[in-house]
Amino acid sequence: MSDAWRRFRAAREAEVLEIDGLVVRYGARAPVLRGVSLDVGGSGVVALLGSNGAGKTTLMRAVSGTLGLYGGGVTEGSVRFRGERITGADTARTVMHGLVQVPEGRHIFAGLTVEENLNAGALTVRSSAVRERTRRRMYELFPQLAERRRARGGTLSGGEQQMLAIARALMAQPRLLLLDEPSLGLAPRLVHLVGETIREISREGVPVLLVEQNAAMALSVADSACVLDLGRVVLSGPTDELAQSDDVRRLYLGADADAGRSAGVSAPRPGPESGNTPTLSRWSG
Ligand SMILES: Nc1ncnc2c1ncn2[C@@H]1O[C@H](COP(=O)(O)OP(=O)(O)OP(=O)(O)O)[C@@H](O)[C@H]1O
Repeated sequence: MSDAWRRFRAAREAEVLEIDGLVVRYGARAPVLRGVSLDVGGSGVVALLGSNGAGKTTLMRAVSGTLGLYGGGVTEGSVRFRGERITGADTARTVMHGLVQVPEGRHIFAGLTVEENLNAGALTVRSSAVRERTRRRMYELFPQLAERRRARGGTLSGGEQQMLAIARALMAQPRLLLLDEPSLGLAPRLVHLVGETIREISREGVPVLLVEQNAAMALSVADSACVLDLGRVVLSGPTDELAQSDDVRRLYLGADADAGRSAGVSAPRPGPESGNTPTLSRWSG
């Protein structure tokens, strides 16, 4: 095996999610995704940016196996997760493989307590010791949830519900976490808190694919980013480079940059090559 081939193989194996030439349609309409290719590595945060209707949520649905629920389907291209083709697989299968989504709008179980919500997230985890350890870790990471562990989900504030949705997803021991618009509808202080939490999750070894309208927040927490426009990838690269791009500044950071500053969101941080390599997951055994 040549060195170049070995390097190529090592790079491929490092990708946890590989999306290649994806075309998605809803019914007989024109495609909403038109040949999207995107890779997510085994660590760090990848942000998916784009204006309303660009196709971000559709891409998340295609990855998490929920597209069919919305009348959509993949007509070309492929999605591979940890080397296995999962194009068109249903959600149960993708979750079993460790691909867990927090959809837009939180969707916690309003009638269940915080603790019951967390337990529901761990249904695929066989070991009770791992479940218990992960739950303890969630209460450390989200102290407000610990305080309210016996409260019903529906009585939590919007920010607490978002934290609960993220914590519940982490209970499943994800190998990749998909976050769709986690800052939507939250006050600037909470947007900042969600951003910090995403960084912490990634530091603990869980790679994250983050869809965000709030580009300032997304660029402040992500290592790399990809911009979708009308169903195509128009820009991609390390966040510190993208944040300098005139197009990104003009199109996505104009209003958001101010929102980000008022939320206390810091400037984009350098990529993982500058140090700070995430450690192995502390959620799992
Ligand atoms: N279930 C559906 N049936 C038909 N068309 C849909 C459906 N869901 C989304 N679309 C269309 O697909 C396009 C992409 O929508 P999508 O929600 O993926 O974009 P988005 O980038 O996530 O936008 P937003 O930030 O507004 O949620 C839009 O034109 C939208 O109207």
